[in-house]
Amino acid sequence: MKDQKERLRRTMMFVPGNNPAMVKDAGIFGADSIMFDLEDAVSMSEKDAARYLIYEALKTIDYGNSELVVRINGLDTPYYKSDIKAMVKAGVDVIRLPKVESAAMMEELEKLVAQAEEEFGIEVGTTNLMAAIESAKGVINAYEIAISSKRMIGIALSAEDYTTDMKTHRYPDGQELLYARNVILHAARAAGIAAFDTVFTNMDDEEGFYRETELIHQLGFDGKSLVNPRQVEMVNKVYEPTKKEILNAQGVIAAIAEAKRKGSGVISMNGQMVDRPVVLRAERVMRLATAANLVDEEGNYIEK
Ligand SMILES: CC(=O)SCCNC(=O)CCNC(=O)[C@H](O)C(C)(C)COP(=O)(O)OP(=O)(O)OC[C@H]1O[C@@H](n2cnc3c(N)ncnc32)[C@H](O)[C@@H]1OP(=O)(O)O
Ligand SMILES: O=C([O-])CC(=O)C(=O)O
Ligand SMILES: [Mg+2]
Repeated sequence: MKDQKERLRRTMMFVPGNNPAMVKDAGIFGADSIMFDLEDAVSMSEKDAARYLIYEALKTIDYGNSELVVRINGLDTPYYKSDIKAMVKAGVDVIRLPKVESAAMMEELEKLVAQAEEEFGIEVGTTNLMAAIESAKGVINAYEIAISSKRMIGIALSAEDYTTDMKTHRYPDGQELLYARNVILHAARAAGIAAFDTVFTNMDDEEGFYRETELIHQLGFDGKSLVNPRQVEMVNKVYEPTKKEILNAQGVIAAIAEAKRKGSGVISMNGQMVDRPVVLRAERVMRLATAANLVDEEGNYIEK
């Protein structure tokens, strides 16, 4: 399996699978992951055409460094088996299954993915998986879903369907999502995989988008599902470390290297204890700083 553990996934942008212009240009917005949608953005009458379009796009278009994800149709539809076969054959990085409520659903997906890999001569285990959790039952079973397969790279909250299931809707302060967000985040962290927050669909409410992104960044999410390219830059801005955080992270990494040379796992820096969790946080800050072009190849801070 591709090593996906340390990959940054701040932005996972939905691209409707039936829109050739959007599919063609999806790579130019710098999303960490591009998520082609075969599910709810595509009407029943266009399911086959969308699957074919995305198959061709995956085979022929260069999307640079973006991870390529496809949201297939759910297990309660007549489309998912054909979706799985076509996407595995095309060599997609990740299949995202919507409306997941149990580990058994992911196990069914994994079985079909493995069969398709065998059929098309692809090494078994190559295709990664993720689950979207969109109901109360899915939230209750989040941990069993998160550990359902070695192929799992993450779980995502899908709040449009989830709030419908909960007989509520989205509010500006997000109180209705606090429980689900925390459960999904804990399940992902306990399983050692990524946690993704849900889409924000009001394109005219930039302030609301920033408020929500700051909240999920503070909680500890890896990133967010997005519906529009303009949202990529806004999320990246929220996840960008400050100069102070970068300089501190550099100090931590240098201090621990020095400690290791002296045979110790812990050292003090400016009166602050530096040990493993501090080092892991510093390394993540440096990965985010690199992605934001705030450090050069030697790791030196670049003033913007
Ligand atoms: C609850 C759910 O299941 S959500 C997931 C399913 N939904 C989706 O996939 C929807 C994806 N998003 C979209 O279709 C669109 O962004 C909309 C309908 C929300 C808004 O559309 P617009 O008002 O046209 O967006 P906007 O004016 O910002 O578009 C600017 C440019 O970006 C392109 N663009 C917009 N959204 C996307 C996208 N998601 N992916 C790729 N390109 C896009 C537009 O085609 C346009 O390109 P152009 O300048 O070459 O014409
Ligand atoms: O995954 C998402 O955020 C979009 C979605 O399907 C939902 O909110 O129901
Ligand atoms: Mg949904």
